[in-house]
Amino acid sequence: MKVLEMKNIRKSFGSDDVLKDISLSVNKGEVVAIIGSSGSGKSTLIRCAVNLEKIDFGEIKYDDLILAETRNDEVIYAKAENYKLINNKYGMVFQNFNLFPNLSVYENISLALKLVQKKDKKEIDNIVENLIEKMNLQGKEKAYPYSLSGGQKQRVSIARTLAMNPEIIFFDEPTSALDPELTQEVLKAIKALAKENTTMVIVTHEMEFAKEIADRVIFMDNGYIVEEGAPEEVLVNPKNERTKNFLNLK
Ligand SMILES: Nc1ncnc2c1ncn2[C@@H]1O[C@H](COP(=O)(O)OP(=O)(O)OP(=O)(O)O)[C@@H](O)[C@H]1O
Repeated sequence: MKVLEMKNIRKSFGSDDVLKDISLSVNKGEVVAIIGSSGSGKSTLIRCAVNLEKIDFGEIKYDDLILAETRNDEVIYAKAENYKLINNKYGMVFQNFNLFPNLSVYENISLALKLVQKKDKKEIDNIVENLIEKMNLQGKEKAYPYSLSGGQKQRVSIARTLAMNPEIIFFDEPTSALDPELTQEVLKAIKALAKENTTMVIVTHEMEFAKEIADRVIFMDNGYIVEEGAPEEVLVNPKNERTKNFLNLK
């Protein structure tokens, strides 16, 4: 079953054509890694998927719900009442954590459960407690983001995303703001999610991680998907010259 389907996506910033006819679909339980050089459009692609950027052409669908489609060259976005349903389908984890600095770890994780999902305190406590354990953050409930390491901040950010129980989670270079040892603890947390068959799309520069975790690897270059396939195909025996160059496999 397809959770996400993006078809013929085009996106420009002024005269800069950043996405040039990209199609991507993700099945339930699948882990897709997106790799490619700086500026190839990876972040823009997932920012379009989660409606942080508007597309110029194409279609974006979650299950049967249409977020955006193109009719007569005009992109039409879902109406507000449908948008709420679609918005619940996905979560996003950012490079720079995007935590609320004035809220504790507990409050960061629980805020949307309280305000958006309007769950009662007991249920929220239960969910947060489970996520704290899952992300190995025991004892940090009352801590504020400034007092946490980068790796802990990113694990809080992942917990906050998991709290909403999305069907698919997008990660935009989740470890690129972290030192190597903190990178490993975050990658370990993401690997644990993959073991539980969490559907994920991960933009990453960590090739070993991509090899280990991904069911499918997508190589993007200059606004196109140039090569796509199993990790051992794309990352070990790529067919495309541009993929080989990127991976230094000449
Ligand atoms: N909001 C914006 N306004 C103008 N140009 C933008 C905007 N966002 C991205 N771009 C441009 O789009 C291109 C693709 O950027 P994007 O961040 O998607 O690449 P990327 O593959 O994720 O790169 P990196 O690995 O460096 O994060 C770049 O040339 C960038 O300057």
